[in-house]
Amino acid sequence: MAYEHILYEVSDKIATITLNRPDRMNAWTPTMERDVRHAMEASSADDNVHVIVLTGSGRAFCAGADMDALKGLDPNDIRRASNLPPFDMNRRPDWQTRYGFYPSIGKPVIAMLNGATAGIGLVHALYCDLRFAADNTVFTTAFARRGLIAEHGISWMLPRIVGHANAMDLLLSARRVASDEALRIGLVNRLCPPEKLREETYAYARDLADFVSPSAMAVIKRQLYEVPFQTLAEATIEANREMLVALNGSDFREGVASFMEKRPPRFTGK
Ligand SMILES: C/C=C/C(=O)SCCNC(=O)CCNC(=O)[C@H](O)C(C)(C)COP(=O)(O)OP(=O)(O)OC[C@H]1O[C@@H](n2cnc3c(N)ncnc32)[C@H](O)[C@@H]1OP(=O)(O)O
Repeated sequence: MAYEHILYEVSDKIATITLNRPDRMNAWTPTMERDVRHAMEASSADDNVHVIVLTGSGRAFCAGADMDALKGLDPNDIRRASNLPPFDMNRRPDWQTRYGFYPSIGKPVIAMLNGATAGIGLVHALYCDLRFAADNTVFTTAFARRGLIAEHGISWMLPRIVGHANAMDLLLSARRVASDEALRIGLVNRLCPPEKLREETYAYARDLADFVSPSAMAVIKRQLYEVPFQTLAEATIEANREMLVALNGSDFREGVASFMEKRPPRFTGK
């Protein structure tokens, strides 16, 4: 598919999706929504891709919804978009939503936050599994200052990442949060000087792509997103079930063999 508002490339087992409206701080548009969804689906289905990186071009990650698009927004568009067909029929209905498909991608998705991250841009960053940010990045939920509410699942994701009190603060005030605070409250995993962001993010992504079992990553990711719906007993029973599958898998045999033989693993994701 020809993308209009993103760039998409796959190299060395890493897919990179770049929001690409740098002259508009990558402000979010319906076309960008279509492109990101399609590229996420493509990288999810591509066996050559082990890790996905989502980033922005220019000085921002994403300044939230484009104000021009917001000005002309027809509430019926939202109603229609909310009835999108499910992304993955095998996942819980909780995830069959407009943006909530991220957790059902069986690969780590890393947000490489190269600058301002606001509104729907922050929502997408939160749906990623890890967030690496340039230390000059500013964050804002923005919604309340535009007269909007906690959109697109951010009321579910944000407290799980930064805790209830911090989520309440960030959503009610919609204030700008500097990167040092973002790191302190766990909004981001890692801060880097802007000129080191790419190098550090891709070093981490390459480590996952080359040395970690894809099947283990898929199951661990699923476990972590399912836990909020489970009791401890259910989580443990589920872990036992997954453990039996893993012990019978070739990635487990390869993981042990490569360690014993002091060589890099050759995982097949089975
Ligand atoms: C369905 C709804 C979903 C949503 O996402 S609602 C939330 C929508 N987004 C926002 O409310 C965020 C608004 N923007 C900001 O708060 C700030 O900006 C930032 C924190 C993102 C960045 O701050 P800084 O680096 O200081 O840049 P700057 O001087 O505020 O903006 C630079 C230029 O970018 C334009 N711009 C910023 N955000 C948007 C946007 N979302 N849509 C369209 N244009 C935007 C500005 O107006 C300005 O332009 P000019 O240089 O001509 O004055």
